Amino acid sequence: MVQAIVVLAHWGLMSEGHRPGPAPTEDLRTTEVDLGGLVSVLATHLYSTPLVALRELVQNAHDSHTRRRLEDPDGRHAPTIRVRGDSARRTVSIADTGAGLTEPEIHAYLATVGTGYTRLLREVTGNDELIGAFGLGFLSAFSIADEVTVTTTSHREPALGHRYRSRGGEQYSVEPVAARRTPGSVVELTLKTEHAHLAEEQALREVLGRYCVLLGVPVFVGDDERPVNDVPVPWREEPAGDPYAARMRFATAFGRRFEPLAAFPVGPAAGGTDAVGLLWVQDGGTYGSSDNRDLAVYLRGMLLSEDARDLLPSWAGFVGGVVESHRLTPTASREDLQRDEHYRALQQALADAVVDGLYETARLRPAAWRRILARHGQDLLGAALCDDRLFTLLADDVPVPTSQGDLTAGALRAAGGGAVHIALGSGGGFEEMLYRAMQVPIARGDRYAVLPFLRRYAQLRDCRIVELGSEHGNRELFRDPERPLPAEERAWLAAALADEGEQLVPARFEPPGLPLVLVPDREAELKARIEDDQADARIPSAALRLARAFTARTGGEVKARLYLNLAAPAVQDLLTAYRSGHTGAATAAGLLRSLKVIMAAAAGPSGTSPAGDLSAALAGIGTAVSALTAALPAGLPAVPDTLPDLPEALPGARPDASGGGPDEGAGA
Ligand SMILES: Nc1ncnc2c1ncn2[C@@H]1O[C@H](COP(=O)(O)OP(=O)(O)OP(=O)(O)O)[C@@H](O)[C@H]1O
Repeated sequence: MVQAIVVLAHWGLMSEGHRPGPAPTEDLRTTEVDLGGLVSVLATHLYSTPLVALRELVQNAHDSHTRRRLEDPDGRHAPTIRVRGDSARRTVSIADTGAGLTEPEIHAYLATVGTGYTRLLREVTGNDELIGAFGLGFLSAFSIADEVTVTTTSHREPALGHRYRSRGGEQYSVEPVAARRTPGSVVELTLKTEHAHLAEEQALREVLGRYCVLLGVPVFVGDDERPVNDVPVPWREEPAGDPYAARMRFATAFGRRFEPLAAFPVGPAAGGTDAVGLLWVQDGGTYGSSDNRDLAVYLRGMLLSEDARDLLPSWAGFVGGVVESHRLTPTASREDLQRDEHYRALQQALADAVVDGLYETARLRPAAWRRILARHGQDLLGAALCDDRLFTLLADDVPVPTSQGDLTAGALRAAGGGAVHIALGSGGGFEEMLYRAMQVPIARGDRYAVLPFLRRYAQLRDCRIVELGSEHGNRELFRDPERPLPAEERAWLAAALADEGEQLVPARFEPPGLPLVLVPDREAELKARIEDDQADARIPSAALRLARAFTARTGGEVKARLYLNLAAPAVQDLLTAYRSGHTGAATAAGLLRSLKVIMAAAAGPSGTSPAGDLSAALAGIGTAVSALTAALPAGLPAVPDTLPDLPEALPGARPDASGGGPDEGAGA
């Protein structure tokens, strides 16, 4: 401390705030500190990974260069940091050509927990390249090393050398040694056995390549001639050539898990923050709402947080990036950030930067935009709901999963005759069968964000929406018949077509080729499941009570509705045959009933809804065909006039309806 004050006073920079205050008059006692315990906690529990120790030591080397430049602005000083590993000796050394330390400085700063020269220097000079602040970082060396030595020569005493040595950090010694050839320090760690791998230079290259990528001083590993931090930083310097290519190069070099699909800038000075950097959309299929946000934050050039994903909007699971800021405040471990107003301003700035970047990509880079839409369609649907500008950008572009593959909402609407159709069920089921028959694509409303996205789209574009599976949606689809059927005809149809638990509903719907559809009652399905004795074991009792209170309102007798399409020629012909007392009417109705059972079976399992007996239905087709073809005596010519009242659609009702003579069909 004395030395710092001397030096700072010498510059005339000493501020009032640093003069010692008046002596206290009360009987104050000094808090005892268990230094051993404190050192152990700080050294081994403050940081989440032992790699942080390397970062702290490189950062000290960096600060010593800044200090030297500040103290000796005219001196010729070539700043370098060289990190070497020696696996045989199990050592790592970090050498700098910075300011070095005098012996009093070793005692006052290096060996004093909680005090560093760096913070004083920053406070006095206002220099914001200095990184150190807490006077703690050096201690982290003891989390990976059994012994630490620092051999140093101060640039202010270039003829003297000193060696600090400590095992564990609690006690240390300082001895005079020969002065280094040039001022600066070498910190050497004898690694603990469990951290021996850090002596491998390749491991050092990888770790330091990330930690130091933005550091202003070149950092070399081993005898390398190329520093690990020589990737051009696109937001700091005017790149040679295409600036977009420079962004993509940086993103490719930095992104660990995924290739970048497009890269866009943060800042400068966006939304009240000083943060600058680069964001990119990562390749790699994300599924549903998976979160691959990956943001590294640098403070004064040094990696502070590898995974600051909370700074990115929660909907941006596909975004990676790097930002740097001087205003963010690190926690003492310098691995996380204080959640202050600068943090919140940066959050907002990053959300804006992602949206701006997506706009820029859509406008300027159509190929990249198509890849982004294809890769991240699901995530983008959800993202669009969280941000109005994003919704406007994506409303017509983002693909929606449908029964006919991915389609934009616009294409879905056009194919649906102006309406957007959405199935609320979880795929399969009558909805899919119906839409296949209608040849209309249906959006998969059970997938992430699809339903709210399409509802919002329908509002924005003022179009009709049909939510199939909801009562309202079903009513839109199955309209009332133009004229109600007489009760007696209805009863006959119900008896001929419906199985137990099915309610016959005469209706009109698309397509006319589809005579009937069996629609399970989802509430009745739920009731059956909940009232099942087994439910007691599966569902928590409070939830079960609530659910049962709800399903008590449902009678449960009607398990499915059988919508009969009065607009279908087949149904019209059946009714005509019935009205005229044609003997084939019952057989034709039996055929339709078999068709219903087969279609319901093909539409997939539908819980408890009755769909009749499939084998009986299949057998019923055979019986009906035999009955209809046997109705004509063999050898009679096919003369339609002889059967004036027969409906055309009854298969086999007319001898020529199947394209062959009755003798061929009956085989008799
Ligand atoms: N390589 C070095 N060259 C010169 N001085 C050093 C070096 N390493 C450490 N020091 C001195 O030791 C002091 C304490 O270092 P330490 O890493 O514990 O804390 P800091 O860097 O000041 O703050 P922080 O805890 O935020 O890293 C520094 O402030 C600096 O004065």
